[in-house]
Amino acid sequence: MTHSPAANALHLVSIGRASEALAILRSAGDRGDVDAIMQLAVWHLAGDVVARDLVQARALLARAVSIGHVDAALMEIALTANGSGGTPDWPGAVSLLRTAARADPVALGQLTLLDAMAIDAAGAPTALPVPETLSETPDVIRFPRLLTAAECAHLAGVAAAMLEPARVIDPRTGRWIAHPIRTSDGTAIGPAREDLVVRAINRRIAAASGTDIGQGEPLTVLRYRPGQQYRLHLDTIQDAANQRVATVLVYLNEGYGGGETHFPAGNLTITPRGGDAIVFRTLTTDGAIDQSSRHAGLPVTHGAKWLATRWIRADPIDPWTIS
Ligand SMILES: O=C(O)CCC(=O)C(=O)O
Ligand SMILES: [Fe+2]
Repeated sequence: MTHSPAANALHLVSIGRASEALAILRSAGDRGDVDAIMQLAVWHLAGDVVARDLVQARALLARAVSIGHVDAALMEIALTANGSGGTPDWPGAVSLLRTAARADPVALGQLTLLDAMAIDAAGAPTALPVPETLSETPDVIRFPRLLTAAECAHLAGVAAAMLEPARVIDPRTGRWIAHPIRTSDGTAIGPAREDLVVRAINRRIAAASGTDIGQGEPLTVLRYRPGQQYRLHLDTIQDAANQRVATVLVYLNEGYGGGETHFPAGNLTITPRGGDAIVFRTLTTDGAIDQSSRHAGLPVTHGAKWLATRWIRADPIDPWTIS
């Protein structure tokens, strides 16, 4: 065998020989092969090949970190902060980040952004911009410059490598087809990639919307290029047991044409400005779907529009079972 155990294992999985792959990784891991340990950790996180086991994943990651795996260290920091496979520990995560930042420029970049934030010892914001009401029906408010330009760039950077065209499964054929409503590229920043900057931003979004961070779906980043749009829609999910009650949109850049967010019922058209956030409620005060919250992201005419969206549920969700 000329390839590494991790590469061999991935190949075996791709041809349907998962149990052999697992055996190879386990024995390589026992010999201290750090890439094998990391791959096993990722499978335990994703519930890929093995059943999802966050506690086991954390133990594997800790082993990879002790051998000096930089990506394992970054992932461990994210999971420490958001409490995956343990209890959320913000101070512990920050101290791990400070250690990592001594040797790793990626960690140092995150620490620099974090140190510039107005947050308390638990990572919660100590101040928010004063919001302005844009509309009563629908209920839309705006926080001017909720994020700095550097924070916006960080979100776009985290998402950039993971962007995929919006698709849905065609109920008639079972095949993936272009999404009929949304034509942008996008990705969700899941819990394994929720670095401390993203975590602190998610907390700020929670504070701005008066919700708990645990109610938010993984932050989604969308990129619209010319002609791309998000056609008129409601953010609520038909018959959901744990309904989406609010949405926060953060415009990550400016300087493109078009791309306004439009609420026809309120005759409201919002011109995106980098760092601005809008918060709107998707249910009426009696808990029904608020039809006036129907909205669209109008087509971009030139340049690229970057947006972060956080859909917020009525109750806390498990970020590992929602994608
Ligand atoms: O692109 C926009 O302005 C709207 C995005 C949107 O509706 C959403 O993310 O749910
Ligand atoms: Fe929407």
